Amino acid sequence: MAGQNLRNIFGLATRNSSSEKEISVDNHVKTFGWAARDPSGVFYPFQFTRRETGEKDVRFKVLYCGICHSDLHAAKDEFGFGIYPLVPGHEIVGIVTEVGSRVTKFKAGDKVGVGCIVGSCRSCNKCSNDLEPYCSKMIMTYLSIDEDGTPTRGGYSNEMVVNEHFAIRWPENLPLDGGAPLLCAGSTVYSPMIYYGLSKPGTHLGVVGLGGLGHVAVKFAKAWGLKVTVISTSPGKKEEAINHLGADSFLVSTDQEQMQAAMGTLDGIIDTVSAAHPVMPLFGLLKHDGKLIVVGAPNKPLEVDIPVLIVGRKMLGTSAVGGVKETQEMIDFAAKHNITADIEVISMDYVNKAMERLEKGDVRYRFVIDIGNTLVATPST
Ligand SMILES: NC(=O)c1ccc[n+]([C@@H]2O[C@H](COP(=O)([O-])OP(=O)(O)OC[C@H]3O[C@@H](n4cnc5c(N)ncnc54)[C@H](O)[C@@H]3O)[C@@H](O)[C@H]2O)c1
Ligand SMILES: [Zn+2]
Ligand SMILES: [Zn+2]
Repeated sequence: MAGQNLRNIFGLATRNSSSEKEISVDNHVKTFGWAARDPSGVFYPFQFTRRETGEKDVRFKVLYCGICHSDLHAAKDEFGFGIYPLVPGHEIVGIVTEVGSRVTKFKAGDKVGVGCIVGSCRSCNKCSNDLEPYCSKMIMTYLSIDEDGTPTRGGYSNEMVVNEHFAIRWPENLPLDGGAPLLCAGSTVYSPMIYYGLSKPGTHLGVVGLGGLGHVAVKFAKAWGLKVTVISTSPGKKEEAINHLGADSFLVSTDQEQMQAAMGTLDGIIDTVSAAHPVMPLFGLLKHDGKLIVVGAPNKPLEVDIPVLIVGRKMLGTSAVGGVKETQEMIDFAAKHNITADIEVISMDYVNKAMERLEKGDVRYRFVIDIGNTLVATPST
């Protein structure tokens, strides 16, 4: 049901969900990558085309691409979009190879990043306020239909072409591989912490789910000087959360005694869990007026007992990734504070194994595909 709703919101309801036909456009440039062909989510080499470099476009060679859990949800069609063949990837960094005649932000040779969105109307109220992800005409890096009528394809591919507005300038001192995951994971936790006032000194923040998003949430929170409690189902992550990531305390969410003792202690929680899970115990951890911000995207509804929230005037909030301006600010902030994701760099042909491991939570904390060195041109299979 969640999938069908999303499909309608993004205006994809009428699209043929299983079309394997490629829209062939003569002047398009041959590209290669890896695609999932159906909801089994298995990836294969795949050839397709991208548009020529338009006058406001930046073309770049992809060097690294992070694997977000949304890539896995999408490959298995858990969002219900049904666009195949699907080339995911929205944590993309590379080197500019060509710019259009009216491009001002980039030149060939520059480092560049692209996150979750590659287009929006640029004129509505949301776009005018740098909130492109909330524009009703927003075009996602994959799972959308581009302005030229072709499906968008993400960073599991050798090159990208994108309007310069949606490209992020890459700070010289920020590593490309460890920095790539910030383009989605980083932005998705940074944006709500700012918007919901959870980045202010003195805040006691809970972070639920110590995966790709969760571990960078801890890093940003510590850079802002917050007190951070990690809440996880895996007791084995305690040592790393505290000694490596710098969290102040750790709660095992299935341990009733620990949860009881921590009732009413948190100002806010960023919940990054990828599957449906009980949220009422999390509301119990909040102080009066506390905020539970859910950024994970489970494909099943969560159960919320509203009267319990009312008596504590507690808030349930959500958030998408930040807009382009805020994503640039986040990347610059990360570079200044030496914040990168903890990554396991993999080769392109490891993607199926990586997805299996991601599904089981077996990654500390983000897979990043070394596209530049390991993606070789192979015929589609
Ligand atoms: N709001 C947005 O715009 C946005 C952007 C990016 C990702 N997301 C979503 O955020 C979620 C997390 O993404 P990620 O890349 O960090 O994933 P991840 O797999 O790296 O981390 C998810 C964490 O949730 C934990 N988890 C999974 N199932 C659980 C359960 N039933 N109970 C408790 N914990 C559980 C895992 O152990 C892991 O630590 C995904 O659903 C993803 O689609 C949303
Ligand atoms: Zn993502
Ligand atoms: Zn708009």
